[in-house]
Amino acid sequence: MSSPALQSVKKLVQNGSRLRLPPLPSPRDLINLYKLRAKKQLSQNFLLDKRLTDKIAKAAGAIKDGDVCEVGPGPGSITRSILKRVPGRLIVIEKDPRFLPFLEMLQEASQERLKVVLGDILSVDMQKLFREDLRMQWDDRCPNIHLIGNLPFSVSTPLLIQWLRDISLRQNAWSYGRVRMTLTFQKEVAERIVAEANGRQRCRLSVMCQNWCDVKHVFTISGSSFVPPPDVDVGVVTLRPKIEPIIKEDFHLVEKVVRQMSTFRQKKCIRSAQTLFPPHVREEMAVKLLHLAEVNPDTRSFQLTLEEFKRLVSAFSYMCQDYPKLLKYQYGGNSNDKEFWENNESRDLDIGELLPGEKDMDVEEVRKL
Ligand SMILES: C[S@@+](CC[C@H](N)C(=O)[O-])C[C@H]1O[C@@H](n2cnc3c(N)ncnc32)[C@H](O)[C@@H]1O
Repeated sequence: MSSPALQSVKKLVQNGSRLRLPPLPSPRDLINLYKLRAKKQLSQNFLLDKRLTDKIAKAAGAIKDGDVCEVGPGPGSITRSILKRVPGRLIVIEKDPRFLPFLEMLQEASQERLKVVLGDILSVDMQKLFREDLRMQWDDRCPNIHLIGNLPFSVSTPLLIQWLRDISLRQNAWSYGRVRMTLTFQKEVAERIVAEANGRQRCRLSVMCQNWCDVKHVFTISGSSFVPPPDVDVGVVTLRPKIEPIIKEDFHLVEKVVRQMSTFRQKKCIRSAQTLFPPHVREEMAVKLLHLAEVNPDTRSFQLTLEEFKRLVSAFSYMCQDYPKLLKYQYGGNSNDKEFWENNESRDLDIGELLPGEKDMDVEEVRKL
């Protein structure tokens, strides 16, 4: 394929930012020419303003000669801004095949720098995606590998939770070390990610993200800058994995405690704590949990600090050693039923032991955990 646009992109890729990009298609051209009626279910809100796409690429920091993976490139506007910063390789992962002609043109021009993967980011394996020589030890500096994306809103939060789990296990992209992310979210979600204890937007997502990553809401983009414009503004967030998470327990245990402790955000946290336990023992067990964790039961759930969550997870983990079935208990699920606990063959939760009047567990023992 040879066209003036292609030649121009070739020059750009060879010479980096000194060269001018061929103009992006206008929003209307894009929609008409390629019959891209933005698919709502794929959350296709395009960002075609070069100043803003450059700003997103810049927020990722120094990417020159590194490997970059862009999620959901669409017609390739952020892709171009990334290429201008001359990464060693850029891999784009796009689910919608209608964008392939745009991306293949950039690929051809990029002299093997750009690789296009048609696939769903939720199932793409990044374990072997990047160059071996970029690998770093976890406690060394961050590798020159970056994940960037104007993520589809519909997948952004589940994807982030999936990636936090990968970070906790140092797998997928994080088998290469502490790979950094620069991602967009609905502004409100971005605010939740960075919200401190006591903050208006503090929630489960804040605690999960901040346990494993240093997070920053870098800037906000008005919804009107997108085509078609979403109803909300968009926040650009950077996440850098921590060398050591604050709460070191298994991801699922942390997720369970954080989720349940955030059930009633504005209410006293004892109410939320009760949801970790089956109904017939929940009041006593919740008191015990907060006592072991040395958390004031009057604290509201949104006021809990990461340190308090750390103690709560330790205390819950300690209680689960005696009653492993607590790990499987799901608030509102089938195991909510008292019969589940009484009639299950492997009865490892002795209800009698949990009734009022039981002696408190030894706080000192929990401290030793
Ligand atoms: C919000 S648009 C952003 C497009 C482009 N990056 C931009 O900023 O103009 C989201 C893009 O992600 C793609 N996408 C949606 N779900 C995806 C998934 N699960 N995996 C990969 N790409 C996906 C959509 O097709 C769309 O191109």
